[in-house]
Amino acid sequence: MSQSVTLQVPATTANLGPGFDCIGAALTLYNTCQFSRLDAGELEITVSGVDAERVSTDQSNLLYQAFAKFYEQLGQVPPPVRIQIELGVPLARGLGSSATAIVGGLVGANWLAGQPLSTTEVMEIAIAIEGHPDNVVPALLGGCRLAASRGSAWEICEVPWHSEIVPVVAIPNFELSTAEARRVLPAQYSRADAIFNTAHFGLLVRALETGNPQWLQAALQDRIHQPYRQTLISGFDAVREAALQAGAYELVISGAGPTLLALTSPQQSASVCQAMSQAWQQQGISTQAIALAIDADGTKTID
Ligand SMILES: Nc1ncnc2c1ncn2[C@@H]1O[C@H](COP(=O)(O)OP(=O)(O)O)[C@@H](O)[C@H]1O
Ligand SMILES: N[C@@H](CCOP(=O)(O)O)C(=O)O
Repeated sequence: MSQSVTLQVPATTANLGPGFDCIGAALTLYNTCQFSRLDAGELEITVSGVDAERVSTDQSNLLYQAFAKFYEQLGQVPPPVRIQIELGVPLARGLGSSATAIVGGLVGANWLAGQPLSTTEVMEIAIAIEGHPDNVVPALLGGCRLAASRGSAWEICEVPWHSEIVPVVAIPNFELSTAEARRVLPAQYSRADAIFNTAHFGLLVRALETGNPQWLQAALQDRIHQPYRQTLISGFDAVREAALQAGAYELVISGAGPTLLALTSPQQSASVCQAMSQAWQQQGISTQAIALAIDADGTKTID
């Protein structure tokens, strides 16, 4: 059993256009959380970094709720603990902040408890808490991951991501909660839309693996979530147009938004960053645009 552990948990970009609720990639942008057993008391939480003032420091904290859920699954009471959270992933922007909290809480609890659960068991609890696998799975395992249910279990496969494809994220200064962005989605879809997404998702997996620019341009289209969410993201059309003009293959909504994700080449990534940021600034929306890479490690311990 460990007395203390520090974890690094990556941000994620889920959906990648046509892969709603089933594919996501871990990004090189991180939260860290340190767990230390206390001799007495119950819970101490400190939060620093980006958006820190917006995160609760009592039992309602999502990371602590996942921590407590872990012990509930074991039929145990959670130990007194100090949790120090350092946030690099902004909240409610479509970069998987909730996934970092859920995965961080569960993995931290597993360490303090002496690792009674396997990574697969931790993953299954994380998916159950989040309600969909596409951000918690890459946050836990790293890489670009596809999750498909098999009965009550999950098949997880790593989707190779070609080294010449650069993910550029433009993060605006407004929030959009995942719950709100899910409320606008219809309950049913037409056969034509289902076929459209099936074809484009299949193409996307091959496009990511090969880096084929023409396939990437075509594959990143979606009819399941983006048409309904675009209206919630002021400036979507202008930022997409600017990214394409600057050489992006295509632009999609990162997770539930409002962050926009452009996929581009290493040569174009700086100009795509600048173009996306400028387009939003021109609409009066201050934006941080960053060219990132795919995190290969997922959640890991650090010193
Ligand atoms: N490190 C954290 N600790 C506790 N709660 C967090 C943390 N990160 C995110 N959250 C919670 O998750 C919410 C955002 O989740 P969500 O709307 O799904 O957006 P996102 O796209 O960032 O995952 C925050 O408002 C906060 O309640
Ligand atoms: N498939 C989900 C993904 C949500 O990801 P997040 O990063 O916004 O939490 C959705 O699109 O609702």
